[in-house]
Amino acid sequence: MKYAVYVDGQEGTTGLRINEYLALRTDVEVLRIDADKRKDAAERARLLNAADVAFLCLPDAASREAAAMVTNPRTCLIDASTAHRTAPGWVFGLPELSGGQRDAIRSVKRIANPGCHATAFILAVRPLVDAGLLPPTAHVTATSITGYSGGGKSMIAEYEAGGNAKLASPRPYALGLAHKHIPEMMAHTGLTVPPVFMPIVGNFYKGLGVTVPLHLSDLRAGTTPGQVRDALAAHYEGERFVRVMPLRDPDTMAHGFFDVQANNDTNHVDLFVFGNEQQILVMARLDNLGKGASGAAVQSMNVHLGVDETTGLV
Ligand SMILES: NC(=O)C1=CN([C@@H]2O[C@H](COP(=O)(O)OP(=O)(O)OC[C@H]3O[C@@H](n4cnc5c(N)ncnc54)[C@H](OP(=O)(O)O)[C@@H]3O)[C@@H](O)[C@H]2O)C=CC1
Ligand SMILES: CC(=O)N[C@@H](CCC(=O)OP(=O)(O)O)C(=O)O
Repeated sequence: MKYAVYVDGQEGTTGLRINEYLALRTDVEVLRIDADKRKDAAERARLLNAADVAFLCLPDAASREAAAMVTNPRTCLIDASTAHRTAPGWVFGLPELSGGQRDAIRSVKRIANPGCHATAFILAVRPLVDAGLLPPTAHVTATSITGYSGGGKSMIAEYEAGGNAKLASPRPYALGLAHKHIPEMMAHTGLTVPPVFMPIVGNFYKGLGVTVPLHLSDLRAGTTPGQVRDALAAHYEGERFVRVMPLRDPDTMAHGFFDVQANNDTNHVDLFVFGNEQQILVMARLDNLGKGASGAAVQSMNVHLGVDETTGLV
């Protein structure tokens, strides 16, 4: 028996990448919508309700509409948009979040796929809160450097059209200090104060690195960089897709520069701690279309269906 899978938004950046993953599999049958019916509500509703798993790779408003179309209790929705990441009844699709997360993903039919920046931030910060090293009331800041595919089809077209010198250099954005990932960053780390978050988009297709700088004086008294690194390692022990690098990773230090593209075309996240006696940088890198979106969505599908979590993923 094959699982019927439908990708609503199959021509978008996230949807296309999910379809690439699904094309490698023999255990799923992909239900495809005719090109001229991609936005036909009745046809979308038919396919959504025929699917065992439906990925929503749509703008937020269209995702909400799609969720409302589903009446089949067997259809599991995995929503890549921001629409449901802190919504009641939806489970956050980050299996590595905490001990009970896989069971929650398995037992629910509504899964919200995390945002790309948020995935890196949450994986870096949550274990420090859980271990009691970082108080939930801490005033945290974070920056993220991301490739332009994170902005979807329109941003990709803007960068790839060429001829705009302003796109050559990195561009900080979300300067209104209200990036759409902040609610999920708080909800899934336990931080009670909104982090100051500034993403920066660069002139490269994909790859993302979040940096959380911390003064050791903001952590539990006496905390060392090594203890922070060990808390991450303990939290992710046995995880297939999260790797905690050695303290002050010698390879990165030898180069002197951090490579945000090193996990491209994988579903992996690397976590790093750099530091001295006063300060640390906690860093996370991933492929924004891998563990930051499409890979994560496929991983959640695997967990939900009870198949090997790594099926179809590298
Ligand atoms: N790109 C990334 O790295 C990430 C994206 N996401 C999220 O995933 C979702 C999809 O993003 P992304 O793939 O980048 O976006 P894109 O803009 O690349 O693709 C969105 C797709 O949805 C289609 N669409 C829009 N409205 C409807 C509708 N009413 N019915 C059916 N299809 C519709 C669009 O059609 P058309 O082709 O005609 O425009 C387009 O193909 C967004 O919510 C985004 O925030 C999440 C994590 C990372
Ligand atoms: C470069 C760029 O614009 N990136 C997007 C994030 C993409 C992502 O994770 O997305 P969603 O929350 O939309 O699912 C942004 O910062 O808004």
